[in-house]
Amino acid sequence: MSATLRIVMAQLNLRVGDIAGNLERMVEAARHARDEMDARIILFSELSLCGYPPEDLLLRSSMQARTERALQQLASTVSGIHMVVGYAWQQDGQRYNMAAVLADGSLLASYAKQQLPNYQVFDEKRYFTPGSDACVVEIDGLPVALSICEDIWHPAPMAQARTAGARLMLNLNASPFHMDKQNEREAVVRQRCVEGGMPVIYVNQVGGQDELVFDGGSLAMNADGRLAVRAPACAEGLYPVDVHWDEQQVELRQGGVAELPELEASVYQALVMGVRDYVGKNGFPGVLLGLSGGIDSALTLAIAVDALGADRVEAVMMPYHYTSGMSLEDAEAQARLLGVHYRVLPIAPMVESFMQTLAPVFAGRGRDTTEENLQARCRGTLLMAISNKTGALVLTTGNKSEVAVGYCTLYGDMAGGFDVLKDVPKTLVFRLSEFRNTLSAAIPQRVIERPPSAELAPDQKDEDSLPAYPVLDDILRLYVEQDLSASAIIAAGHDPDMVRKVVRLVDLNEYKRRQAAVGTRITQRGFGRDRRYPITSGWRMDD
Ligand SMILES: Nc1ncnc2c1ncn2[C@@H]1O[C@H](COP(=O)(O)OP(=O)(O)OC[C@H]2O[C@@H]([n+]3cccc(C(=O)O)c3)[C@H](O)[C@@H]2O)[C@@H](O)[C@H]1O
Ligand SMILES: Nc1ncnc2c1ncn2[C@@H]1O[C@H](COP(=O)(O)OP(=O)(O)OP(=O)(O)O)[C@@H](O)[C@H]1O
Ligand SMILES: NC(=O)CC[C@H](N)C(=O)O
Repeated sequence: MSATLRIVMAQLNLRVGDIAGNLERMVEAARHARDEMDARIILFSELSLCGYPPEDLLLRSSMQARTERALQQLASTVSGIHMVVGYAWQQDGQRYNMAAVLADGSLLASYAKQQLPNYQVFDEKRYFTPGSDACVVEIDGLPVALSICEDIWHPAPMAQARTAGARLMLNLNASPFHMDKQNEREAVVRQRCVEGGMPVIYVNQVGGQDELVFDGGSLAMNADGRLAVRAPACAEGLYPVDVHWDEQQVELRQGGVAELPELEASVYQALVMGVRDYVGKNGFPGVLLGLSGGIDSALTLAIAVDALGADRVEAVMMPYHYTSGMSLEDAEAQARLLGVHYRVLPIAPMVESFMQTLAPVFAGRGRDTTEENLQARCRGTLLMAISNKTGALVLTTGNKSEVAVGYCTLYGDMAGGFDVLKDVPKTLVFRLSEFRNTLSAAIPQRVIERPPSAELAPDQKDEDSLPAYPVLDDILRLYVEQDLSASAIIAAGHDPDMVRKVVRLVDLNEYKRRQAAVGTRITQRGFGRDRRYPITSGWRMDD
């Protein structure tokens, strides 16, 4: 005897905290899967009802009542299809990260996540108690196990499901993006499929949530590790998987396998989605940024336009005495090329007025970075004033290399609400700019080729005060992302004085990062939830 059944992977962009809105999206998706796609099961992502990560919203006393209402409503509104849904649940004073199968008005089975991630950006042990039991439920005669995200990264839940008689595993995920994450996911799922001798259907959410982006990439993999279906990255959709089984085996039929994007393309689309969702989900009409003629603001502008459309983006060039003619030309050329709103607001009168007022206070003291920071602060003040008046969000442009060493001015170029390149090292800023120009002309070539300069002093170049970016980025990668000590980085071949200088700057500038805007995380270690150092500290980082 053999049978088939269709499962739909719901790769949706849900909104954290918006249980009613998410419920509406899920009802609509379930009806569509049932009526238009002939599906018997629709699989949603982890904590799909409240969105992921809900953080301390989980501690609000009304979370349980709202969840109960939504689950009842979902079960009673849609019949004729099995809905596998994620939610948070409180019982006997404990809170669990759950998945349940709802069908025809009732809850057929439920499962509590067993492996709670508590590393990198995850802190699920703050909120949840781990479950202990497998959940295997028969759907149309096929015994199906449930598991939730981190469960698939460990062997035990699969082994347990197999012992409990499961022949297929459904896995609900909220797995955030970092570079090359999809390959990691597929390697792990492949290992579990082979160990368990059963196929796995893995559904991930999609969309930006503060510093995190979830890139989707939902997949269906056969027991032998062959990929049957892969949903595209960074796109919402309902993706069907056909399951065929008999007494001997369960097989997922070959379906659409989306191509894996190249590294630059994957990062670029994650950054675009990060901006689009931060702006959209927080209700901003548009964004504005200072456009200097340099590469950071140029790439930020291109990403903003790709995320929101030129009409919702404003670029402001704010020249001072050190702004070169080339910068003015390039900023205007790019603004015209992309069709954004563009304005030139000279800051000289403001800077001079500040300096006049401060002249008696500064009497007898020479010029230093104070005067440079004042220029950056005049620009920040103008941008924030426009934001206050129009409601547009100010995008900041600091890249990971600058944010690491504090090469940015508090309340100056750091003033703003979302830092698009916060986790993008400068060397990758160059690669992403080149990549973007392969899609269509977006960044003038001269902006990419000229040596980076803050233009805060005559003939200033970034590399006068910092090591060359490839060197700086390598030291930062070893120190920040790999947690190596200064001595280990020196042993790896870097100049000792340079390493000590960079490490010292990273440590010293913790206070700046603590006041910095949020920005999309694309590496395994961003300057956000997953790197928490004290500001006030006597620790020496030599070894
Ligand atoms: N531990 C601590 N906790 C809290 N606050 C602390 C602090 N230590 C200093 N501070 C405060 O921070 C101030 C220093 O910070 P801040 O005012 O930002 O100024 P600062 O870091 O001294 O100077 C900014 C640097 O960034 C460079 N820059 C600026 C703008 C753009 C770019 C670029 O190319 O993108 C580069 C600029 O050339 C300069 O080297 C101190 O005067 C003090 O008020
Ligand atoms: N003349 C300017 N007009 C408008 N904005 C400016 C100007 N100069 C600096 N900014 C803003 O301040 C940010 C920091 O600029 P700065 O030139 O000091 O350093 P940068 O990190 O090399 O950035 P970029 O590569 O964009 O020039 C810029 O990205 C831009 O948003
Ligand atoms: N929500 C989770 O359990 C995610 C953890 C998992 N290892 C991931 O990043 O894919």
